[in-house]
Formats: sequence, structure tokens, C-alpha cells
Amino acid sequence: MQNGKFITLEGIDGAGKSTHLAWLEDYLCSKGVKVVVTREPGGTAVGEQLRALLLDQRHTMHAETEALLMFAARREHLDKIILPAIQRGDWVVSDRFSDASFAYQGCGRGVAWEKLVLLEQWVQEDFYPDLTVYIDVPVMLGRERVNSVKAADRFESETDAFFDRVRTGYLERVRQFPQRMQILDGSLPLDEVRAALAGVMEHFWLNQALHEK
Ligand SMILES: Nc1ncnc2c1ncn2[C@@H]1O[C@H](COP(=O)(O)OP(=O)(O)OP(=O)(O)O)[C@@H](O)[C@H]1O
Ligand SMILES: Cc1cn([C@H]2C[C@H](O)[C@@H](COP(=O)(O)O)O2)c(=O)[nH]c1=O
Repeated sequence: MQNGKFITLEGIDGAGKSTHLAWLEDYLCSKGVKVVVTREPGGTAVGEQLRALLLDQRHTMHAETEALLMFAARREHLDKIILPAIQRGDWVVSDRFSDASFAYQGCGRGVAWEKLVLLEQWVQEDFYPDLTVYIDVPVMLGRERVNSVKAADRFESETDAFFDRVRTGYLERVRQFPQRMQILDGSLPLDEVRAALAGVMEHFWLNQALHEK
């Protein structure tokens, strides 16, 4: 059996990840692959508990505690959901993965990049997404969209300066991983972002087919 694939969506809060993830699931199902949709932090019983803790406005924690909890949730996610699904030949689509830790905990909170690299190696070894779609939006637009949908959580209540740093962190990851990471302009109208995502997916799909021949 062919191994499955791992695709992640990234972006600051309100970039449009959840919206495009739903489309992506339909797209992959139409190609005949079995899709597992998941999210970080979360995706497992333990991970969802950690998510509740991490997003709860009432908690304050050291930035490194936050980073460690994100990677703890990820370890569980890999073990219980992501790796078993890929081994079955399913495709896993996750709303966020480790690029978020570099953007939010690294650039946003100031956790040393080298410490995050060590955590990433420890938890993931050589495992990375096959494709990451980073949806880029200006900070103000992301905030407006989040505010129109729900009450802000612990991250969404952060300052514009925090989100500017997070965005810079994502762009640094794109610079480091240009093959794996594709940028979409999430400030465009929804149908235009979707068309761009469809283009990225068709290209990825054809490439996979060529490699598997
Ligand atoms: N390109 C777009 N144009 C207009 N509205 C959009 C666009 N993309 C997303 N939205 C809207 O913005 C809101 C937030 O989108 P969505 O929940 O998908 O973002 P998200 O990145 O998943 O946010 P979060 O990280 O906070 O969960 C939704 O109401 C969605 O319909
Ligand atoms: C995986 C991951 C996530 N975060 C932050 C980013 C978001 O504000 C929340 C998750 O909520 P959403 O539903 O995706 O908006 O968690 C983080 O700071 N570090 C991480 O590694």
C-alpha cells in the first residue's frame, strides 16, 4: 500500500484556515483518497485537554511552558492520529503543526529558535508535512475576521505587535522550507484564495502521481 500524505494549513488567527480546510477535504475526497481532518493543538483526547488549557484566557504561563505543552500535544497527535493514518494510506490534513510553534512561541513569545529546533527533532525526528499551505493576511484583517466570528481566546487577545512577529516567524519558515511551504494571499476574496489553493493542490497531486509511477 502507498503511504498517505500529510498536509498542513498555517496562518495567523483569522487567516481562513478552517474555511479552506473544509474545501480541501472535499477536494481530496473527490480524488478518491481517504482523508483524516485534524487540528493542533488538539486532535487527541490528551491534546484537546492541553488545547483547552493553552487557549484559556484565565491562565498565564511561561513562554517555554507554552512551547513544551504544544510539543507534548504534538507528540500525542503524531502517535495516535497522524502516523497511524499515514501508514494506513490515508491523507491527513491538519489545521496547524510545528510551523505554528516557531511562529507563535518562537517569534511571538521569544522562545529561542534553537530550543524549538531541538524539540522539533525530538518529537518529529525527520517527519515533516509533505505540503504546507501558509495563508498570509495582514494582522488587522485577521483580527477583524476573528472578532466577527467569536470571542477572543488567549492567543487572539494578543497585541498587533505580537501578531506582526508571528507573521514574520511564518515568513521565516517559508524562507527556510521553500519546497514544502506555499504562500497564498488570504486577503483576496474567498473564491480567489480557493482558486489559488486549487492550483497548488492540482500541482501537488500531479507531482505525487508522477513520483509514484
Ligand atoms: N478570503 C476571505 N475573504 C473573506 N472572508 C474570509 C476569507 N477567508 C476567511 N474568511 C472569513 O473569516 C472568518 C475566519 O475564517 P476562518 O475561521 O477560516 O479562519 P482561521 O484561520 O481558521 O481562524 P482561527 O485560526 O482563529 O481558527 C470566517 O468568517 C470566514 O468566512
Ligand atoms: C499548533 C500551535 C498553535 N498555536 C496557537 C495558534 C492559535 O492561536 C491557537 C490554536 O487555535 P486555532 O483554532 O488554530 O485558531 O494556538 C501556537 O501558539 N503554537 C502552536 O504550535
